[in-house]
Amino acid sequence: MITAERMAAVDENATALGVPRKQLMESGGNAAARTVRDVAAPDDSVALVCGRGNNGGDAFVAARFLDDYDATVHLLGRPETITTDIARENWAALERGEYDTRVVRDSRNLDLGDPDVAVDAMLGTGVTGALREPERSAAAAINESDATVVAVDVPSGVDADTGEAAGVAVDADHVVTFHDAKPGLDDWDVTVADIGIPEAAELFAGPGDRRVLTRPGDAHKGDFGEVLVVGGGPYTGAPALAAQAAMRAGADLVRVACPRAVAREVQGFEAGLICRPFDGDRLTPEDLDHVRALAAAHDAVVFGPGLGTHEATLAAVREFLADYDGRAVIDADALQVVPEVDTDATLLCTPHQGELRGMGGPSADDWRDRLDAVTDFAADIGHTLLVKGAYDVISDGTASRANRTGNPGMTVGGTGDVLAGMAGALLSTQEPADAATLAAYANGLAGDRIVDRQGYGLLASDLLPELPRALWGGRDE
Ligand SMILES: NC(=O)C1=CN([C@@H]2O[C@H](COP(=O)(O)OP(=O)(O)OC[C@H]3O[C@@H](n4cnc5c(N)ncnc54)[C@H](O)[C@@H]3O)[C@@H](O)[C@H]2O)[C@@H](O)CC1
Ligand SMILES: [K+]
Repeated sequence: MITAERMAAVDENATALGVPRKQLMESGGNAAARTVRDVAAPDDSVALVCGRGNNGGDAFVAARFLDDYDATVHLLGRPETITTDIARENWAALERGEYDTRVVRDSRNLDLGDPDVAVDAMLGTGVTGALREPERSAAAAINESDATVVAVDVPSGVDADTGEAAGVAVDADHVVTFHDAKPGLDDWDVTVADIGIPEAAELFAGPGDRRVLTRPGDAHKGDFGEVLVVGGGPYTGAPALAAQAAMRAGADLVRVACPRAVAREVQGFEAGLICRPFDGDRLTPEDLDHVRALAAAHDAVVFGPGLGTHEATLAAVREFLADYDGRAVIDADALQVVPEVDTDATLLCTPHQGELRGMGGPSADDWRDRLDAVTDFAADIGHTLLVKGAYDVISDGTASRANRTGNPGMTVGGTGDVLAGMAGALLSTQEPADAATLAAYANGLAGDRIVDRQGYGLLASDLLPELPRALWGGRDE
């Protein structure tokens, strides 16, 4: 089962893998034609009723695979208004090939004839709201005809995620939907057609996974959250890196709760960082009132960078989590307390494999074997896991993804703090698994770009200025 939003992400990931959408449209059109063949007799007439988006484009392709039928392609609207290049190219191929094409400029001119089979390729996953003209009249004409109706991807007018129609919708006899079942199409006679999307487009994080984010140009204050980093003690750089990464990842506000002595150093890294220090030189249960009050005022907490493993510190983490019910990224030394704590918090844990074993989690040498094992362990502990490795494995306990950006140069200290901070910023507005996937992807991509440019020898702080482009993509992508 796949939602329209996720389908768009997978499609973009497929393009990044070298399987562009035009190729998928060719497969989709071919699959639609095969469904028509299943229901049509040899001399049947076929009316392909096409919208101006890619759903229509699928039927332009299908027409080429239905040469031996009496097939007519009706385009609803002027060819110049076709919305995508690939649909326009496929329309142009029909015209050059002298197929039987009709342009319907006005719904009053719509004449489907009396087809044996009608192909509904007006709207697919791109539908918004009730059908407008001429699609509305065309849907009514299709529904009133005696034709057997084959809908391409989604019956026009129906929302593929909810099954709801805002008004008139095509009443299809068969639906040929692409790649995977759609949640809203349960009540229809659906064939799922494999259109050659590589498994890797679903499994591996890719540029399509950025679609959950609002692009900075459209963003408003408050679209991103406020993040609290709790860290520092024996280590001072870690909370500073995590906090700066959260800022680069677009958090509206980042504050650092750390020992007073650490605060001075944190601000030395970046004057814009706001510290809310506590007394002493490490986190202890005595600081919890301070930390709890702060945490309650933030959308996500990043717990762990540089905290150390002192018994009192781990006791504080344990006590904090026991009555925290917000969102938190748990990294580094704080990870080991997670399995023993009963908490209502939504946690995103970011262990490397050694830390995963320390949590009582599985060990598997091959990342493929890790996919299911990590899912089972995430389900066990009831939290989302981002297990770092050459291939990162991400799971919320229901399914797993992998990320293969990143390189051996990133084993240098601090890159995990950058990842945790970015994950915290994303967790403040996104689902935990989406936040984890995107953080892993962007962190690795940032590192890959640095190494491509300058070779190995990167510092964790080098990643910071690369994060925005890795997260949102650049104009050149
Ligand atoms: N995502 C993928 O990987 C693939 C998608 N394909 C096809 O692409 C389709 C999605 O294409 P698009 O995103 O171009 O969207 P659609 O073709 O579903 O619809 C987009 C067009 O419909 C118009 N529109 C939206 N709501 C309307 C309404 N209520 N009344 C009248 N017009 C309306 C829009 O202005 C736009 O012109 C899928 O359903 C599928 O058929 C295939 O080509 C194969 C691969
Ligand atoms: K359709």
